[in-house]
Amino acid sequence: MRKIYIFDTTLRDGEQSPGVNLNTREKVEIAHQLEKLGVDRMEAGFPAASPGDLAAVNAVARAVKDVTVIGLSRSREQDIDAVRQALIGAQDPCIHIFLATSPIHRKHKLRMDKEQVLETAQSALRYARKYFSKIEFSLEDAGRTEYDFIAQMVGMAIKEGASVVNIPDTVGYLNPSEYGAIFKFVKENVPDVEKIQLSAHCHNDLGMATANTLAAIQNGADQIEGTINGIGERAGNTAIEEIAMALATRQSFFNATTSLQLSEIARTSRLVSKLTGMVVPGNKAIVGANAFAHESGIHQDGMLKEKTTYEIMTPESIGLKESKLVLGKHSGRHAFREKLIDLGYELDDLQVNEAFAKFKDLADKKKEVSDDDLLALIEEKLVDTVEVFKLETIYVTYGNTSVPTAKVRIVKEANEVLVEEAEGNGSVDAIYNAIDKATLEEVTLDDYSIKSVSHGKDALGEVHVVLTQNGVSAQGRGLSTDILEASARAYVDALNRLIEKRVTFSNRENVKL
Ligand SMILES: CC(=O)SCCNC(=O)CCNC(=O)[C@H](O)C(C)(C)COP(=O)(O)OP(=O)(O)OC[C@H]1O[C@@H](n2cnc3c(N)ncnc32)[C@H](O)[C@@H]1OP(=O)(O)O
Ligand SMILES: CC(C)C(=O)C(=O)O
Repeated sequence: MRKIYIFDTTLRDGEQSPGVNLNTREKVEIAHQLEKLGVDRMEAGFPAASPGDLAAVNAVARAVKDVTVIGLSRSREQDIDAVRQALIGAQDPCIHIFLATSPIHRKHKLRMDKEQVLETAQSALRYARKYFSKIEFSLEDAGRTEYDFIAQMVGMAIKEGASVVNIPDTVGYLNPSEYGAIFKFVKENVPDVEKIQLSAHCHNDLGMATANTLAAIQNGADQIEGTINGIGERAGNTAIEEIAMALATRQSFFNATTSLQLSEIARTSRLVSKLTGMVVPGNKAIVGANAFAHESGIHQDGMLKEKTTYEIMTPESIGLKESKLVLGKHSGRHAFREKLIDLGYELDDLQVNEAFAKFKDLADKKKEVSDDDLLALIEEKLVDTVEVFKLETIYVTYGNTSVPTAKVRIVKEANEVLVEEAEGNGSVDAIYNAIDKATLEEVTLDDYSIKSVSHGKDALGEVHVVLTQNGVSAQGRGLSTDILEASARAYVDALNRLIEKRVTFSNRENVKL
C-alpha cells in the first residue's frame, strides 16, 4: 500500500482565514497536537509576513521533534532569509518557495513573462539550496497554467534541487478529472520526476477540494496539503481529516494510506476550532457535530439493529465516544424506548405509546428533546391521577397598559364543557380566576414556582403550585414550552389531586361509619 505524506498547513494557509490570528502560544499548542495526530510535515507560517510570525514559526520549530517544520517564502532572498532565521533550532527544517505560473498571475500580478517567472524561481531555488537540504517548490495557480509551462517549471525545480514539487489548484477552479490529469501528465512527461515527490494542494471554492485531492492521489501524488477542519483562505483548503478517513474507509479502492493517528482527529479538530474561533458547521464531514448523529426514526431503528446500516465509519475511529441518537420530531418508537431504557425507565407498551404521543407533541414545538425534557415528561406520565378536569384550551390577552384577561375551556368528567373568562392582576392570576369560575372549586393558592427544565428559548417550563381547600393541600405540576400554559396545567393538576384526596377521605369516613 502506498504511503501518502501529510503536509499540514493549518498554521499558515489555515491562518489565512479572514479573522484568524494565532499567537505564538496558540501556534505551539496546535503544533503539539498536530505532532500527536502524526502529520509528516507542518507549515508553521510565513516568516517574512511579520516579526511575530517569524518568532511563532521559530517557537514551533523548537517545540516539535518528530515532524518536518516548514516556512513559506516568496521567490525573494529577503523571504528566504526570514525562513532561515525562523527555522533555527528545527530538527528537520524545510523551506517552501512559491511563484505563480498561470497567465493571469503572470500578466496582472507579477507582471512577468514566462522567461522571467522561470528565472526568478530558478535564482530563488539556487539561493535557498545554499542553506536548505529540503526544499519544496510550488507553482502557484498551476491549475490555470498551460501544460507545457507546468512541465518546464517542474523540470526546472527538479534540476535546482527541490525535493517536493507542489501543483496547487490555488483558486479551487478545477474538477477532479482535470486536476488528476495534470498529475498524470507531469508523471508521464517530466524527466526525472521520480526523483521528487509530487504534492497536491487544493482550495474549496467550488466545494471540490477533497475530491480533487483524491483524484491527485489516484494519479500519482505522493503528498497532500491541507488543513484541519478545512480552514483557509476564502472557502478554505482540503480538510485533512476528510482525506485521511476517505483513504481509511475506502482502502481497497485507493490502495493508499497515511501515518495519521486517526483517533486524534476529533481532539485536533476541537482544538483548532477553539483557538482559531472558526466554528465547525454541524454537517461538516467527519468532525461536524452531526457527522455521527441520527435523528430520523427509520435511521435510528437501523442503527439500533446494526450500526453499519447508516455509518460507514465509527465515531470511535476518530476519537469520539459513540454515535448519538438525537430525539426530535422525526424519531420513532424504537429510539424513544431505547432512550427511556438509558434513562432507567422500562415501560410497558401502553405506557411507551402514551409517553410517545406526548413526546411527539413536544417535538413539534422543540428542535431537540433533551434528556431532562424526557424525564419531566415521563415522570409526569407515571403518576396516575384521576382527571376530573381536563384543560383543553387557554386564551390570554395581555398588554402593559390593559387589564390581563384569560379564557379557558375545560372538560369535566369527559363530557361537560366549561368555558369561562376572567380578569386578573397578571396573566397567571387571570388564568387562575377563569379556572376557578369554570370549575366552581374554592381554593387558595399557597405556593407557585417556576423553573426551566432544559436550556434555550424553547426550553420546557415547569410550574409547581400548592392549592388548599378546607385544610387539605395538594400540589400540582405543569409542563409546557409556554409558561402560561404550564401554569394552567399545574393548577388543574392540583385541583384534580385535591378532588382525589377529597374522595379518598370521604370513602375512609364512610368505612369508619
Ligand atoms: C496562494 C497563497 O496563499 S500565497 C501566500 C499568501 N500569504 C500572504 O500573503 C501572507 C503574508 N503576506 C504578507 O505579509 C505581505 O504580503 C508580505 C510581507 C509578504 C509582502 O508585503 P508587501 O511587500 O507590502 O507586498 P504586497 O503584499 O503588497 O505585494 C506583494 C508583492 O509580492 C510579489 N509577489 C507575489 N508573489 C510572489 C512570489 N511568489 N515571489 C516573488 N514575489 C511575489 C507581488 O508581485 C508584489 O510585488 P510588487 O510589490 O513588486 O508589486
Ligand atoms: C503557496 C501555495 C502553495 C498556496 O498556498 C496556494 O497555491 O494556494
